[in-house]
Amino acid sequence: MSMRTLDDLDVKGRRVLVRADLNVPLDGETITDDGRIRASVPTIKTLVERGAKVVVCAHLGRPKGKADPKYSLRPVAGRLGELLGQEVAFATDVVGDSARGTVETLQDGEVALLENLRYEPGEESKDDAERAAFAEKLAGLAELYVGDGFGAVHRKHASVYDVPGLLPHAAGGLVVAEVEVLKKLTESPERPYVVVLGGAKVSDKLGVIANLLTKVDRLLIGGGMAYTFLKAQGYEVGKSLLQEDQLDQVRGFLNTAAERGVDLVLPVDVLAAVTFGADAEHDVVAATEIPADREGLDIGPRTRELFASKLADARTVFWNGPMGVFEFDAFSGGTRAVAEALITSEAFTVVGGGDSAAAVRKLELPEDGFSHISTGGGASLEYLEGKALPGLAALED
Ligand SMILES: Nc1ncnc2c1ncn2[C@@H]1O[C@H](COP(=O)(O)OP(=O)(O)O)[C@@H](O)[C@H]1O
Ligand SMILES: O=C(OP(=O)(O)O)[C@H](O)COP(=O)(O)O
Repeated sequence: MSMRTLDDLDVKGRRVLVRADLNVPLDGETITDDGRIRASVPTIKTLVERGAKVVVCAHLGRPKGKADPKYSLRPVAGRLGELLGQEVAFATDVVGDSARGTVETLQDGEVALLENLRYEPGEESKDDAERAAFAEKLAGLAELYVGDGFGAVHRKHASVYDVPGLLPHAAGGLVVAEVEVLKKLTESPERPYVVVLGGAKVSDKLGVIANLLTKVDRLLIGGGMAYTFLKAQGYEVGKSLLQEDQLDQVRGFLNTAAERGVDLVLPVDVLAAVTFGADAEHDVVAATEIPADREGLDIGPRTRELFASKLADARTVFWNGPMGVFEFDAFSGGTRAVAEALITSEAFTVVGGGDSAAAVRKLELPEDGFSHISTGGGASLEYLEGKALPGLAALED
């Protein structure tokens, strides 16, 4: 696969649409981790230095095709400006009057950010024609396209998949760097090869497991992902996160793992809380005995030891998804334990995902303790499956 890079585009004096992944965690309007914004800066800076008029577009959260101030990118424009050391003009819509006006007034070397792409129903539409119509409008704002939102390259969305078909395009430096590292995991990874999965995007990420079971030696499942597995084994999980409609699929994974000799490791104990909250009363309970009125918000101490022992002799590790609700200190211990096991391991270790990377920083763990911290969770997982990702395929020559 070959992708053109920034060096192949003559950007001086031209409007360049950059698709970035600026999907950062927010507490109100406060950005609690700016890692993805920082990761987007080098490409934008390069374009600025080369005299482009830079139009950045991105999504935030999942507003589902409607404008919702809770998901506005305005705070991100401010932070991006601070990191770039220059003003970032903010368009209050995506392809409307504000976007067109903002883009028209851009001078060479200036930067604008459009409002959340997912305010527009066309962005994520499954209807090709609806997506294409929105893509036309977005492409109309620029002359060139740079795909640099690695965390979103697994999404067949207008800004990721359709727009590069309409404009001369190239991959940004972040996408090039991410792919280079992940390639190492797909081309004969050293064994034992262990994947650790957690987090809350259960439905999305269950899909990758069938394929991963053909590639890995061990699969450790924690976080919000674990409860659908425990339930599939016949245990009650109380009020824990559960993907009821995928229980049959998960039973299939348990069988396949057993047939193929993949060590599929589930929590043996969890922190079961009375409510979802930072100060929630909670106890350590066996994973097979979660009370009906409780929800599992972290893996327990015996599970932390078990997971660490399964990671100790690994030679390659990929980890996506926090082991618990790490945003609350009381439920961050499982995530810390897995992170520390990776840091002490001699394996080639990759952590992927917006929240997983944010957790590493929130817990003040050394980022250089990992071989690579990827900005994409779902994107990395789907890359590891060996699938052609829409946002990468669209950038190929
Ligand atoms: N047991 C759990 N119950 C509910 N949410 C959980 C649980 N464990 C982890 N999470 C949540 O998962 C979220 C991150 O999930 P996800 O988006 O899948 O990860 P990433 O962004 O790293 O790919 C975090 O906000 C965390 O609080
Ligand atoms: O946060 C993201 O993915 P991740 O949580 O898998 O790292 C990306 O911004 C993609 O967002 P989406 O999963 O809402 O499409």
